[in-house]
Amino acid sequence: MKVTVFGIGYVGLVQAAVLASVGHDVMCVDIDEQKIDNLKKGIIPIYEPGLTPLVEETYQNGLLNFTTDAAKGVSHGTIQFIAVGTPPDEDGSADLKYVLAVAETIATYMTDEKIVIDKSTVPVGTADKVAAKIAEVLAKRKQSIPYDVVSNPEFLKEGAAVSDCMKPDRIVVGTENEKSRVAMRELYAPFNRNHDRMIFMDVRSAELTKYAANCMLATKISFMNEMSNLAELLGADIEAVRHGIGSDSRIGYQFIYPGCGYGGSCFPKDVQALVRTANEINYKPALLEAVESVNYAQKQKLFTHLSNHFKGDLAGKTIAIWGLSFKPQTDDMREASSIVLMKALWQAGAIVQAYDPEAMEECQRIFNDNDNLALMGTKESALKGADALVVCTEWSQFRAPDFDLIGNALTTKVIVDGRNLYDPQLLNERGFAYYAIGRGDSVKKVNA
Ligand SMILES: NC(=O)c1ccc[n+]([C@@H]2O[C@H](COP(=O)([O-])OP(=O)(O)OC[C@H]3O[C@@H](n4cnc5c(N)ncnc54)[C@H](O)[C@@H]3O)[C@@H](O)[C@H]2O)c1
Ligand SMILES: O=c1ccn([C@@H]2O[C@H](COP(=O)(O)OP(=O)(O)O[C@H]3O[C@H](CO)[C@@H](O)[C@H](O)[C@H]3O)[C@@H](O)[C@H]2O)c(=O)[nH]1
Repeated sequence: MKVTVFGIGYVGLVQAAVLASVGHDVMCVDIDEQKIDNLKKGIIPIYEPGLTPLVEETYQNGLLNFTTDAAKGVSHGTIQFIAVGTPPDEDGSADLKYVLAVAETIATYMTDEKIVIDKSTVPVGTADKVAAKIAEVLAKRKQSIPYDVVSNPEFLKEGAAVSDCMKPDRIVVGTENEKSRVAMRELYAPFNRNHDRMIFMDVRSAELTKYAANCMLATKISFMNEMSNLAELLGADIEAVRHGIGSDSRIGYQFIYPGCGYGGSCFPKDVQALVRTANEINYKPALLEAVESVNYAQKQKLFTHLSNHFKGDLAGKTIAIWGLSFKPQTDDMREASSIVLMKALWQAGAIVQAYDPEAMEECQRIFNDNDNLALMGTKESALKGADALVVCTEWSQFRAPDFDLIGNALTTKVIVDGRNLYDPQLLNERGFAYYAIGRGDSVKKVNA
């Protein structure tokens, strides 16, 4: 099928390459000329496992193409995906200006029937707004061309985006139009062979399904973070508790890892956006507000551990940080806990020596002129002369480090672990002050 994708970010590029890989003829449109030029040269703008060979292969065989020419993009596909960003507005609600700009573009150039698919995460009612925008522009053009707006939210995780798209748990489609339904079945047929993953529903329910999924996952995380705070105060170990509750199949092991707060481009903004949606209809979403505030507090924890250890005096101290991205297997630092920590450390007069396997360039881009940040080439060099090590992201290369080397490189043997990677007993035996998340036992021993 002929498909156009507007917005070549994490979602658009992965979706486009995956659709091209099964034989669809895909045109990618972005307003970022540099990005499009680079993609044509084979330079992939993001780190995502498996994406580079997929883009190379599909671009070379002609099924994946890139352009900044919106008119060309609109004329290409019967199916027009909108996969642009929906960042938080000043009040936290989803800003729809990019989505509506694409709707306007499609309506401006369309000359034949289109199925417009909203893949961006958008509040309930957005499909109606997109349809209204297209109608408005077509009316100005004095054209009557049929179109339908479908909601088809994306559930991929960064770091596993290609495999999530290739083997989705489900493909949610919101439409009440039979023609669109048939087209969506045909589009996704290659991903739907061994069992039916397609879940059809009305448009508004599909739009809400996306927020409900992210808010449910964020709730699980904040719940565990709240339990971890209780565990710390009660002298219990949240890791034992995690195993204890995860073994109940009604609860399950996924998304119950306590840590230094959830980040990324989705959970923080989507929880916030649903809170705003609720406020607009005079509903107080007490649970979602609590999910947000627990997460805000959790992101301060790493700094609090450091500050308590150094008795509030962090001025002139050097802190090594392992992991800058909001999760492993990505270079994305949007809403990363590392940013909250670094800003607090700088405010307290400390210096940061940081290392991340993939997010160094991104960190450089965000904090390019900060004299109190040294980006180091290896995890070992980040330790040299530092007063403490903080682990912010659980990259696998941080899971089993050489603790003798760490102990020798640091001026004081202090580890703050935002991901509970290490054995508190072992680190205490080796003379480290070890602070983790919700591990009352290790905190008690250190303080004894
Ligand atoms: N990142 C994720 O893991 C993820 C997963 C599921 C859903 N989502 C949702 O998908 C949407 C896109 O997220 P993302 O992370 O891919 O965003 P992104 O910021 O990585 O990419 C958005 C792209 O859209 C382009 N763009 C903006 N206006 C445009 C226009 N008028 N025409 C063409 N291109 C335009 C930008 O230049 C940019 O390249 C958001 O609504 C997000 O919430 C994201
Ligand atoms: O048990 C857990 C699991 C995750 N996290 C944190 O939660 C954040 C988000 O992680 P994850 O969900 O793996 O990454 P995202 O790429 O943000 O993916 C989420 O957001 C996407 C955008 O909407 C959705 O498509 C995905 O389904 C949804 O998982 C990260 O900071 C993780 O460290 C935890 O703290 N504990």
